[in-house]
Amino acid sequence: MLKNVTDTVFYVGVDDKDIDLFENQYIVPNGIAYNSYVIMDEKIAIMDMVDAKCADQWFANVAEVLGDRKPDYLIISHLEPDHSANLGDVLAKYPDIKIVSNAKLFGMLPNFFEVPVADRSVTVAEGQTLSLGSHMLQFFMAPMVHWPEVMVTYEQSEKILFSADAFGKFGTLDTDEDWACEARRYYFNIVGKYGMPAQALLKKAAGLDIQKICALHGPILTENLEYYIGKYQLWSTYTPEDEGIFIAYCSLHGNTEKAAKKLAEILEAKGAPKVAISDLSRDDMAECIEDAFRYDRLVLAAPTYDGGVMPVMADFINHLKMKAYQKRKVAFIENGSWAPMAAKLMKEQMSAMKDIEIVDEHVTIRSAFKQSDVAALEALAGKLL
Ligand SMILES: Cc1cc2nc3c(=O)[nH]c(=O)nc-3n(C[C@H](O)[C@H](O)[C@H](O)COP(=O)(O)O)c2cc1C
Repeated sequence: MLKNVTDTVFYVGVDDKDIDLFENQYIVPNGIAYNSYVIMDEKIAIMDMVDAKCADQWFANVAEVLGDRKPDYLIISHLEPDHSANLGDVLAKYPDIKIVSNAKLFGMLPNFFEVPVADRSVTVAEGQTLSLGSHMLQFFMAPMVHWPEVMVTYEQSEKILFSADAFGKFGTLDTDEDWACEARRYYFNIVGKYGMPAQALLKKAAGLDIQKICALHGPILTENLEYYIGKYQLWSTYTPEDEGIFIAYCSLHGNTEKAAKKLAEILEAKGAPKVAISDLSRDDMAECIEDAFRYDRLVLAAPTYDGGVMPVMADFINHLKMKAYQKRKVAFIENGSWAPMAAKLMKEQMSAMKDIEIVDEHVTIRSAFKQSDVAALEALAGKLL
């Protein structure tokens, strides 16, 4: 899909519709776009590349934009293979092209590629500029958003921020879907751990007059940029986006599930602002992570399993820990047939996270879910509201 970002900046990325799992772990029902751009000027700059499987289409897109000209610079903002896998082929095809990036990236590069690049490298540092003619590129480091070598590029004349993976989203460019939903799932699962580095990048961006954001995944953002930046402000500070309760449950034989669903019913009847509920065994784990961060309250409901917590819940909690889950209120429902332990263990794990308010009184279901359990759920709902 070739299109203009402006009269002189061209999109040469590729939509990947065949992919089932991004990073071999995230389901992407609407695929993913690997974005890349060409800036045409007295000097020509290619902004990043695409995944190896889309190389042929990308080379064709680049060739179509270049016509009979040759590119001068390849700007690499991030070494991850979905953007940089074709480096060796680019260097072979364009023998005069120079790679432009930062020292950290050049330090990591030999671990990915055995091609010699020393005499073809231009190392740039924070704030440094590179003139293409009428376009002026300015480079800003964005370490740990979400790799250490990441940098973004601001094109001064057309006020475009090439934002690397920041502001990215799952889904191909021709997918008609809500930005926030798939951008939030992308952010919390991929960048989520690195809120402070994302904040540092937002501070740098605040000093720039940005009219377009060109990320490495997802649509080119051209309007209402304060909406997208506002979402990143919330997400990167771990501030809950919406008032509501997310109930994440798992269940071996269906009783914990019944309790979780009954709690949802009670909360709704009591006027909870929003109740979302997911089965950790069946629903998309990445979406469960997203919902845990989206709402300000979380309920974990799980059976005791071999003296521990049912593994899919242990996995979910581990994901939350890895992504620096914080600043939420958390309540618990456990089940057990002879020695219920799940609530104690879940509480221990969640209490170790930052600024977590634990609802001390948990609900214990002993085997079957019974009418006599409803009162305890009512009381738990009262604590959550
Ligand atoms: C493999 C396995 C291990 C279990 N380990 C424990 C345990 O250590 N302690 C306990 O009290 N119950 C244990 N249970 C029983 C379940 O926690 C109990 O049956 C519970 O009611 C299941 O809830 P559910 O209907 O939501 O699946 C275990 C069950 C299974 C299948």
